Amino acid sequence: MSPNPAPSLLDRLRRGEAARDLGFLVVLLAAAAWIAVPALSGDGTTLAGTQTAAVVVAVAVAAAGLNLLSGHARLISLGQGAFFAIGAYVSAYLSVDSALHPLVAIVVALVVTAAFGGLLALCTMRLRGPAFAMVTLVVAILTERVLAEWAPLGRLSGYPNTLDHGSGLMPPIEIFGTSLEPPLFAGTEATVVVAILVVAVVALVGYRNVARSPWGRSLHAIGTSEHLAAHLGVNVFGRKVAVMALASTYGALGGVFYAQVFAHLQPESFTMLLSITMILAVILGGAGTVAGPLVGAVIIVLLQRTDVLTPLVDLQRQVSDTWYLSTPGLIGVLLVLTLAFLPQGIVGGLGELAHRLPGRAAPAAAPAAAPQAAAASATASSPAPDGDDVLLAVRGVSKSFGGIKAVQAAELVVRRGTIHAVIGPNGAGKTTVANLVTGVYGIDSGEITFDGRRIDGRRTHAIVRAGVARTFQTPLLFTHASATENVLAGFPDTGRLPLVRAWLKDPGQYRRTRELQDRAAALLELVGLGGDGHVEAGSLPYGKQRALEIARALASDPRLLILDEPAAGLNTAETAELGRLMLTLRAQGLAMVVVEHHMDLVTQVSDEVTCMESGAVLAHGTAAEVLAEPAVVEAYLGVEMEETA
Ligand SMILES: Nc1ncnc2c1ncn2[C@@H]1O[C@H](COP(=O)(O)OP(=O)(O)OP(=O)(O)O)[C@@H](O)[C@H]1O
Repeated sequence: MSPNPAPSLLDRLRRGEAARDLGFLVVLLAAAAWIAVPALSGDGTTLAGTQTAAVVVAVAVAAAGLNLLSGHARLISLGQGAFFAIGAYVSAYLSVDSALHPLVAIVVALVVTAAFGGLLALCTMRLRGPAFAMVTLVVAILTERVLAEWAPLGRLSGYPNTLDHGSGLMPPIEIFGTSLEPPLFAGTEATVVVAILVVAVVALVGYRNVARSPWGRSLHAIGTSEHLAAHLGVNVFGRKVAVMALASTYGALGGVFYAQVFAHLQPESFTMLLSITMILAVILGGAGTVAGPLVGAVIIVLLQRTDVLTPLVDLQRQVSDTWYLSTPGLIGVLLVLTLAFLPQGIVGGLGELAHRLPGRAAPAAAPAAAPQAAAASATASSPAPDGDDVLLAVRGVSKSFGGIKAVQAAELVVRRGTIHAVIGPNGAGKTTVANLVTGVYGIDSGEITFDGRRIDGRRTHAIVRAGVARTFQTPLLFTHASATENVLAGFPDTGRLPLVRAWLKDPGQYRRTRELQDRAAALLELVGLGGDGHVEAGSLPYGKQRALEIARALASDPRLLILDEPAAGLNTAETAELGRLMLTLRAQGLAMVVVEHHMDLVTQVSDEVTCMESGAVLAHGTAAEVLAEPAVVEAYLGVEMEETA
């Protein structure tokens, strides 16, 4: 397929992506201007407001990073405040007494925090569930203690420090002969706020770029199912480490802003409440949405730093004046209420509402390329080396789970451009063979080669990238995303787009998005979902969900497609449609392994059939040969007949 020509600006605006990007930038710039004007006035009465606005910006940036980690990838961190503190303290400590130029100190602080976050992830990412959250909680508590107890940090407290000859405030950043002054003194233009706003706008645009890119899609995939993410070609472990480092960097950047605004640091500002504030910002705004953490940060910081909650505190004091909840307590109540009544947060809830509004126009479908063209591209394979027609070879493979011999000396050879059915009674080991081929489990003995190369021992994402795609016995979809989004997740970009390119969103990304949308539309058309691109995957009928999984698998340009019971749950018409689709794909050169119980489908489509029983191969040949084997009738069809009798 020849690359699409670069879309014109008008074209991009029409497609909406550039317009939305521009809209986000304009909103950020307007908010930045709204904060910058009073900051530069030098008017003493606006100082408190400027400081609050700057804290909103600092918390919003840190919460944005946390959202990528905890909202998108669902790796719950209770320690973002610690990374905020590390960024603030390292940049301040290195620049105080002019040890380093403040800009260099800031860069070092960001790198150190990213490295710390990445290292922590390296050590903990094999932990699952609450274990990772507990580790981040411990980091937050330890950081809080170190800041409070370590005497040398006292020099950053803003007071002359006799213990460590500290001299109060951090020096302002000098750049191009200009001193970037903090919003601390009446009559001084708070120029550092402008610098913070510029960097924050860039950071938030980058955050949004990542969240909406295939890289962001990979985080959603990890948050949905690591098993699925790996089968989309995502190096799950590497990506978890990378997103942790990225989230830590955003946390540190928020801390750097905070240090520059107040020019001194006191441990009381960096307690566990800070981490909780950031989690609240994400949850209240809407975890996993792009704007959620920004909206949440505005609300939480305003609640904390202004007296809007004072009437509530007073009201509660009328009940008892010997105790009262105070602002943190009321914010905790707010969190509980949010979780109970608005679990998707403000932005998530509004999005849901907009989705349900009657008459909501379906997004304009991308012009579909000819389905055949897309399928041809999806199944394009490199020429067979040395005329060898064997694509996949499973030779003498065994696998046990404890005492269960799931697969015993199994043999399976799949030739290019053919359909190989694997049949057998329940528990015969069919799905385990599929899992061994895609590297979900390691084999105990034997070997598996794909296109002449050993793939046993390789990790799932590497096997997928080599050209193997699959569907699952129970469809694994992003149920809350549209059908188109589901197919988009199947393209190799999800696993391969470098973070830097996602962050920068160079013009090539616009071109690529357009190309992928066209190809996704064509693949949906191919599997019979042409009109369903905008429909939420979870609300599609079961048969269409299965078809959607096939479209997503085809998006990776596989040379071998493994279908695990694709006809399960389908009605007769849908099964017939599936058979036609498989024959179309085979005609275009795609090889398939189909694990199936549905004998009509097996007979209709398969070139070769392997029957398994108790983990071993019972028979192999054409469908007619295998189904005529007495042992097969006895082991498999006999059981079926008894069951259906
Ligand atoms: N992760 C696992 N841990 C322990 N046992 C397993 C695991 N995966 C599969 N098994 C066991 O291996 C055997 C083969 O299971 P497998 O799912 O491969 O069978 P199957 O032929 O696909 O069956 P079905 O048609 O019901 O899907 C079963 O006894 C199963 O319980």
